[in-house]
Amino acid sequence: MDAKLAAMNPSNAKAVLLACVTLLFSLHLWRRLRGRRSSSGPPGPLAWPFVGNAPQMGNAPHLYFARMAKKYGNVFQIKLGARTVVVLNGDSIKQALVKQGLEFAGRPDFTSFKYISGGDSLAFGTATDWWKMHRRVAQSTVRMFSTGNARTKKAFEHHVLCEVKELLQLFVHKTKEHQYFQPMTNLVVSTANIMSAVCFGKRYSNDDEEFLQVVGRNDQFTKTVGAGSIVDVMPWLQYFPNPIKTMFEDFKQLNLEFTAFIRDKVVEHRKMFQSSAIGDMTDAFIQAMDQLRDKSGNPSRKDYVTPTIGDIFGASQDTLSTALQWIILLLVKFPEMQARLQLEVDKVVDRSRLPSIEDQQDLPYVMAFIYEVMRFTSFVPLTIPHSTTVDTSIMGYSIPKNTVVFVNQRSINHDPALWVRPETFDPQRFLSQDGELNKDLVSSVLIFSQGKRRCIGEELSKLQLFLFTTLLAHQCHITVDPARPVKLDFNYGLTLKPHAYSIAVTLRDDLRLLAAATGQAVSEETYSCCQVWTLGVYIEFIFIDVNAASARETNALRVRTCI
Ligand code: HEM
Repeated sequence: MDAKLAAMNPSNAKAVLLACVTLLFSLHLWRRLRGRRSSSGPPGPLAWPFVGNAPQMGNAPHLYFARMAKKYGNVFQIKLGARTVVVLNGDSIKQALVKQGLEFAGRPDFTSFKYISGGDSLAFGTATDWWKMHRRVAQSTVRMFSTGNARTKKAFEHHVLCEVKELLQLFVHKTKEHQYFQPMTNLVVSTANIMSAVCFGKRYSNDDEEFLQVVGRNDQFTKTVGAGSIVDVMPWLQYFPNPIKTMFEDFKQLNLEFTAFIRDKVVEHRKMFQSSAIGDMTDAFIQAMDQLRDKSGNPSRKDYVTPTIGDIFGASQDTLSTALQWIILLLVKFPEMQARLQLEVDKVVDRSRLPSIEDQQDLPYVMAFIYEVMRFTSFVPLTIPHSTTVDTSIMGYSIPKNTVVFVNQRSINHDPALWVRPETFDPQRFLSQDGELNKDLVSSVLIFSQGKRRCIGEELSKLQLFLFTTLLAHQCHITVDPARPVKLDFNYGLTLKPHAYSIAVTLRDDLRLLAAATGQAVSEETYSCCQVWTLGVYIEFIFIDVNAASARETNALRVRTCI
C-alpha cells in the first residue's frame, strides 16, 4: 500500500485528497440536514465542520446576526465550534428575558468566564440561589451609594464634579501642550476614579502606573468575553501556540492582576472595618456578606466580597468610559449638536452656577442626545452570553437545557419598524413638537438588557452620563483635529470601542465654579469630599433570609453611619 502511495503522481494525490475532503464535507452536510429535519429547533445558516459559522461572523458579529435575522427570522441558530448557539433578536428578546426570565437566566460554562473573579463572578456565573442573594445585595448597595435618595445622589454628584474638574484641567493642559490629543485613556481613568471613590473612598492620579495597569486593559477583557469569542467555543485552541492562545494567556493574567488589586483593597478595608462607620461600598459589602455567611451557619463559607466588588468596579468603568468615548466622538462629529446642547444648558442653568441633578427634567435635549448615543452606537450590542436553565421553547422552537443564547440588543435599537431612519444619528427623534422628551420612546432603547440579568448599574449610569455630558457642555468646547476627521469605526467586544481620535478642549469661562464646588483642598490621592460624603450616609440593605427556600426578603437591615 505504501509503495502504491509512493508511486502515485502528485496530481493523483491531490485528486484523492480533494475527494476525501468532499466526502467528509458531504457527510457533515448530510448529518446537519438530517438533524435539522428531525428537530424542531430554530433555523439557521449551514455550518462548516469544526469551526461552524465562526468565520462568517467576521469582525462584527452583531452585524452578521442582523443579516441572519433578516433571512431566518428573530430566532435563529448558528454553530460556533461544536456549540449550538441560539441568537435572539427583536420581539423574541422580551419574550425570553422577561416572560420566561428564569428559563433564560443562566450563563454558559465558557472557559473565559472561569477566570473572572476566580470563577466566583456574579455577572459571569450561572443562576443559583446564591447568585440571586448576592445580586440583591449588590443591587441595593449600588443604589444606596448612588441613586438611593436625595442625599446619596448629591454625594455621587460630588464625585462626578471632582472628577470632571480634574479631567478638564488635564484636557486643557494637554491641548496647550500638543494642540490635539487622544482622550480615551483619560476617560477610562476618570470613570474608574468615580467608581474607586464610591467603592474604596480613594482616587488615583492619571499617571499612576498601578492603576493604569489595572484599568487600562479593558479592550483585552471585552474582546475575550464578548459573544462569539473564539476561545470559548473552540477551547482546544488553548493547547498549542497560536494568536488566540496568546490573547487568552494575557486575559488570564489581567484577571489575576485585577482580582489581586481588588483583594488588597478588601483586606485593607477588613483591617479598618467598623460596623458603626460604613465609609464606602466595600465596607457595606463586608457588612452584608458577613451577615449572609453568619446566617448560613457555615463560618468557612467563601468570601464573596472581592468578586462582587470586582464585578461592580469592572462592569462600571469599562461600560461608562466607552459611553463617554462615544459621547465625545459624536459631540465633535456633529458640532451643531454640541452648540445646541450648550445653548440648552446655558438657558436652563445660566453661567453663574453649575448644572446639577435637579436640572435633568429641564434639559430634554441633553437626555435625547444621551439616549441617541446609546441607541445609535449600541455600544453593548449583545448582552453577556446567556444560557437556558431548563429544556424550554421560544417562538415555537424547542431549546434544550444549557444551550448558549446570544441576546442581540442592537436588533431592537436599529429595527426599522420602531425607528425612522435607524442608521441616522438624530437626537431630535426623542423630542415631541414642543421639545419634550418622549418617555415611551426612550424606554424602547435596549442597552442595559432586561429581566433577571438586567444591569444593576442602570440608574447610576444614566445619572453619571447626564452629569458628565451636561458639565462638559457647560464648561468647555471640544473640537476635532481637522487633519483626522472622526469615523464611526469600532473594535468588537462585549463593548464596542471607537477607534482612536484626537480632540482639543478649550474652557468656555474658567474652572472657578468647579473649583468652588469641589473645594480647593482636593488632594491628589484622597478626596476631602469623600469624607463629607460619608457623614450621615444612610444605607438600607435588603437582608435576605438564607434559610428560606425562596430567598424571600424577610427583613431590612439598616446601617446608619455616625461619623
Ligand atoms: C452605560 C453603562 C452600562 C451599560 C450599557 C451596561 C450594560 C450591561 C449589560 C448589557 C449587562 C448584561 C445583562 C445580561 O447579560 O442580560 C450588564 C450586566 C451587569 N452590569 Fe452593567 N452596564 C453599565 C454600567 C454598569 C454599572 C455602572 C454597574 C455597577 C455599578 C454595572 C454592573 C453590572 C452587573 C453586576 C451586571 C451583571 C448582572 C447579572 O449578571 O445578574 N453595570 N450591564
